[in-house]
Amino acid sequence: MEQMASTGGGPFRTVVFDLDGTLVDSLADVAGAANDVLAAAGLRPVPRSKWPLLLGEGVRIRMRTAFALNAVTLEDEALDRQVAAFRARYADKMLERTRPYDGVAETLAALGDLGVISVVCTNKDEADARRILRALGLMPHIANVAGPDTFGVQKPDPQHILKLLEAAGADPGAAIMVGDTIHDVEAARRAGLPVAFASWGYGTPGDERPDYVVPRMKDLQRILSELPNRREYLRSP
Ligand SMILES: O=C(O)COP(=O)(O)O
Ligand SMILES: [Mg+2]
Repeated sequence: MEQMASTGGGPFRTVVFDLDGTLVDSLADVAGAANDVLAAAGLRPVPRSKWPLLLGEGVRIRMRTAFALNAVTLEDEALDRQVAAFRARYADKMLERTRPYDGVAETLAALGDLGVISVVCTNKDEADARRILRALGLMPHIANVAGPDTFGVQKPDPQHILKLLEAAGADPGAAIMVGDTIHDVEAARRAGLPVAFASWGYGTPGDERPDYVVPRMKDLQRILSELPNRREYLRSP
């Protein structure tokens, strides 16, 4: 066991990564597609300062928010239509400007070399997440991906993380979450996982306290090796 601390992966055997705002900088394409849908409805675009409101809670909340910022409340069927319009537009746009953050491929490769499994738990549709990970060359490092449509649950529901870990054959007791919004922190807390906050992303940890704040992706591996074993952590005050 002592040897694990010197592997560089720390006590963790699995890292559950959020996608948007954690592994990939995707906000410009997401907001661009949402703004195209607003334009088609004759509405104003979401200003750049409010773009972060569009990401982290999945496509339905994104489109409800985009229209609410124009003082338009979407009812169920209208929301369904605008969600479909977003999906169609985003299918064309999702790889225009979306890129991995600095150090992502290297960090995932280094974790893989240490025998640490990386999985992706995102509120983006699973097929879109897989397409982006493949196109950006990250998929070889990722053991599994779950969107809200994979198990019918989404963050902050802890089952999104727990079902993904189960599908990956991973022990939740040796896993850590890395994400950039309060939804990641809350989901991890409720799933009983420690959580490292990706401070380069779009969100804030809110009132939920992450166990660790990671300044840059390339610091993650060092931080994982320094974090205490999860079970010890939970016992400590
Ligand atoms: O809101 C989304 O579509 C996805 O966001 P996430 O990858 O940060 O979970
Ligand atoms: Mg995110």
